[in-house]
Amino acid sequence: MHDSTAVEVNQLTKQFKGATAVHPLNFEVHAHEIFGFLGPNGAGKTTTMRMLAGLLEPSSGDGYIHGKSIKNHPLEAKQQLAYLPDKPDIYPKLTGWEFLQFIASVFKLDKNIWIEHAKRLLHRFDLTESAGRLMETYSHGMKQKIALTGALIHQPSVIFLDEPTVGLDPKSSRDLRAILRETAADGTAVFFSTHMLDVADQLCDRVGIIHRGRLLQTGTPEALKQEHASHAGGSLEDVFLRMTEQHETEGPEGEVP
Ligand SMILES: Nc1ncnc2c1ncn2[C@@H]1O[C@H](COP(=O)(O)OP(=O)(O)OP(=O)(O)O)[C@@H](O)[C@H]1O
Repeated sequence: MHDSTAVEVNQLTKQFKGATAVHPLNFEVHAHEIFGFLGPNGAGKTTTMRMLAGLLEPSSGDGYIHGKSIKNHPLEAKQQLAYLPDKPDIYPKLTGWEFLQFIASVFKLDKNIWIEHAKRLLHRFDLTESAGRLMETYSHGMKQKIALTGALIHQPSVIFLDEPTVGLDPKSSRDLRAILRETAADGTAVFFSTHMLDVADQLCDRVGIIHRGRLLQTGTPEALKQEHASHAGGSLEDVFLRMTEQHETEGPEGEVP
């Protein structure tokens, strides 16, 4: 028996002006699980996550957040999730702390709980001293970290993160990975996309490899490595390259004019 299903993806598709960016997708992510969405540029990772976060309307199919349809019950679905885009939009004229206060008021958080939680996260991310500064003065990595802090203080049951480690220095990246581990241990389903296969290998309970909008395979990093051991080398990167290159030779989706 596995943990409860946090995200269910059912025949989810997306077309942009007749071109299919995401072909019918089906998979699940469970509570307590870190799921890595791996794929080359343009594979459909962001499009899929934006649909599941309720930010982009699917062309067909549906996604469920703890059983709530993103199409039919978008408010209930969104209340349970957080989405961290690759370039988070933050408010330049707010300080980091004002931003967190704003999130706390939107989600009506109990100040006896969120303030302590926020302070702990700020400390973990070395943001305590800069929390009083306007966010327009923050570096890219600091913006990523304050946006993640904002996402975590309302304790979502599902968190989607688009390329969360890009732009982080090694310490921040390590802290982020530790925090994602703890977040999953507390019961949250963590769903993130990455190109960084070593990060995925270390961190993910399961990965899904997506290429040209099709999910090629899902499984634990260990199982994928074992399954492909006779063809690929020993790393997840070898498996990823082999799978996406193999699919590449099956021909392009459209003709180059
Ligand atoms: N608004 C849009 N209009 C038209 N095509 C789009 C739009 N958004 C995405 N696409 C196309 O959909 C496909 C998937 O894009 P997506 O951004 O989901 O890929 P990705 O896997 O997140 O890539 P990357 O790793 O480069 O961020 C690409 O071919 C992209 O050009």
